[in-house]
Amino acid sequence: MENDVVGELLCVEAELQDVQDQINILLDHQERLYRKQSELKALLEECKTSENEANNNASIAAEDWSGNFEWDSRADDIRFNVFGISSYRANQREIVNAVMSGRDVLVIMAAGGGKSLCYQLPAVLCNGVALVVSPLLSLIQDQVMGLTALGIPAYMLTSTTSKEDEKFIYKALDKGEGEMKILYVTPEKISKSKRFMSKLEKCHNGGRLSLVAIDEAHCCSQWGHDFRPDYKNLGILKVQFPNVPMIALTATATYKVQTDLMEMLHIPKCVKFVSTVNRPNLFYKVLEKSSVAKVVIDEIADFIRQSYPNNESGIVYCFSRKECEQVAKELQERGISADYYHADMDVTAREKVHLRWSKNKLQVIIGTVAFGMGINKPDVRFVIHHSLSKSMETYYQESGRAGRDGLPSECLLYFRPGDVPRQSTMVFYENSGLQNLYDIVRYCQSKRNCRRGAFFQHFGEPLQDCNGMCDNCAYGHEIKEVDTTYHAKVIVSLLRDMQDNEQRATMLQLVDRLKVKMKKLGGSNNSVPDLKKDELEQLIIQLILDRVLKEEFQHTAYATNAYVALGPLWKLALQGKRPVVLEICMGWRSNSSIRKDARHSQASGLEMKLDELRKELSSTHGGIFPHAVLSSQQISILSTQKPTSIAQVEKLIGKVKAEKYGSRIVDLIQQYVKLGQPDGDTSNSSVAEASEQNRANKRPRKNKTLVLIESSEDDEE
Ligand SMILES: Nc1ncnc2c1ncn2[C@@H]1O[C@H](COP(=O)(O)OP(=O)(O)OP(=O)(O)O)[C@@H](O)[C@H]1O
Ligand SMILES: [Mg+2]
Repeated sequence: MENDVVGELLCVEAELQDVQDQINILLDHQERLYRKQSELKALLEECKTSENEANNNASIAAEDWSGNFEWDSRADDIRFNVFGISSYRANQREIVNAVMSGRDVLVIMAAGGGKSLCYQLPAVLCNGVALVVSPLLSLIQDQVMGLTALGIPAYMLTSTTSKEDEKFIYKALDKGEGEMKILYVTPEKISKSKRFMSKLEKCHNGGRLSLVAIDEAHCCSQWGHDFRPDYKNLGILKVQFPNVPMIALTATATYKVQTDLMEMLHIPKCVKFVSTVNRPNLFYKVLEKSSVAKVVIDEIADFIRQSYPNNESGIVYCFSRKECEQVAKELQERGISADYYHADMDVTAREKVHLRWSKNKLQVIIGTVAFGMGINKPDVRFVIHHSLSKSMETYYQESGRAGRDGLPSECLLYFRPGDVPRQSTMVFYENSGLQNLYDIVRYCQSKRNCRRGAFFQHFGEPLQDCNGMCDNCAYGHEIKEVDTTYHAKVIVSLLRDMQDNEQRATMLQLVDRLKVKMKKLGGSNNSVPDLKKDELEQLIIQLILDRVLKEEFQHTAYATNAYVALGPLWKLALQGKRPVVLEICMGWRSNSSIRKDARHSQASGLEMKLDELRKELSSTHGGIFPHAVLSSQQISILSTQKPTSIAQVEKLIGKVKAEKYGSRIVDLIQQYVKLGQPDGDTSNSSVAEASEQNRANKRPRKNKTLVLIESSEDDEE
């Protein structure tokens, strides 16, 4: 009797799980339809607006944000001479113009796209004070330090502000005394400090509040990944100051978040600028992860040593805190300057690691997902995922911390099927958690499709050319297709037998049993290819993605275990009605004629000298970050142009930086040129070439450059 009840209970539970799976699929579908519905509604709205505008020529002209405006020449002057930025990136100019025209603006721009300039430039151009709301103290500190170094009067009102500064800030708000162009606050100031709000009110009443910027605006939305309750109260700003232009900025692309935050910030008529999610300078690559932990670490250490020998910054993301510490220790043992960062450390220790890394005193941070939003470092050259992320969206964000300065950078992901259950036990209870995980697993398993294409598809954007900037497009894999229909059938029948006997198996256990069973069945049968352990794991994952199998979860007192069970389509596999083909990777394609590599040319001798100089200047100029003294791009321009006077430096990096650092830069370049030409050769480029040649000789491996190079067998990763 008891057995019957247990049996029936199991059946009901299995059925419930099936129903849950179907609900999840439907919820996903619903989400997609909602998104489409909102898009279509917005389109309709746009059609109506443009119809209205067609009857009103004046407003059409006003919406042309790339046209000419009265502030054009002043904007160009400040952009170049103060910010040291030689040309606008996509949408920046238009956004500045819309804000300057007094409109509310919503900016969706990928990480590193250059959102800060979109409110900082108008802030400097306008009279009065710009208020910027930003979620993290570290981000605020970075920005204020950077702006101060450029000579822009920027302040912050946070828990760390001294009494003296606070007094100055309140006076500036209250009476317009002292010079203050930009004021950064955390959202708590708006929602909790009545004193601050009343001073802001006075600033506004005196006509001195120029604009309000909400950075990382996705924090408003519960659908965003970093929801901050205090961001919900920011709607008050538009209510109190309806005529002050508001600019909300985020890198989060989902439509739901966009509409949500427009509503919450009360900016329904804002001008929206949506830039592509594409990060053309990032090279995406997935690597097979060995089941031997040390092998993976060796590979990572070799990669860093050989590809980034000049202390270029990187991040390694790990699954758990323990893993972070372990990986950091092992990389240190292999001579890499690395340290870990996770949520279990106290705040001071965490900040210390972050600061050492930001100042280029530490090369690699090994972090969990906790190492996230506060990262403002523009010159991160590589992001390595030691294990897969939980969704395409998280992977996009985490890998996107590479190359925010627009220079070539690499995103590597180490994948092995065995890591899937580790993630699935963490996400299965989240809405669409498993679906999201399986999307990134598909990305990892894919050996043919463009990695970039997967992002476009995920974010619902039309495809763009990858330009050879992912492993599949650049060199492709040598793939062997193996018919595994029979194996799939055996897996299903094995699981059915186990289920009948009330047994369960994790993926590892299933593989072990399968090996034994295949041996028994196969024996002398040559037509059934023998699969290795990791290939069987790969097949099981593929069957889970195809819904022939599914994962089931059980809590114990200590953990949640993932088991492999029969999925909704198991019968098809048992009947062998659908061929199951496994793609096995045999290595990179050796005959591909074109190969592109993400790495930019190794730094020349002069670039390295300029890098040392910016480090020195950063500490003598109030401890600002080296990248705030000179960006990597500026170093590269200076080292190719080799200016010989401050006036020439000014033409390359703008007035403010030239005045501050010009004489040191000129001295260094002159010294370098002199020392580099003992034989009296006056050609500057030959010095750099000679020095480059020297360095190349010392390098343990081939020199990788951002050019198309012919493929050869020994040029593999
Ligand atoms: N037009 C430009 N030309 C060259 N560099 C630029 C330009 N605009 C911005 N940058 C640089 O790009 C880097 C990233 O800019 P910024 O911090 O504004 O990015 P973001 O869009 O706010 O990214 P995130 O979403 O990660 O905060 C900075 O180092 C900035 O100086
Ligand atoms: Mg930003």
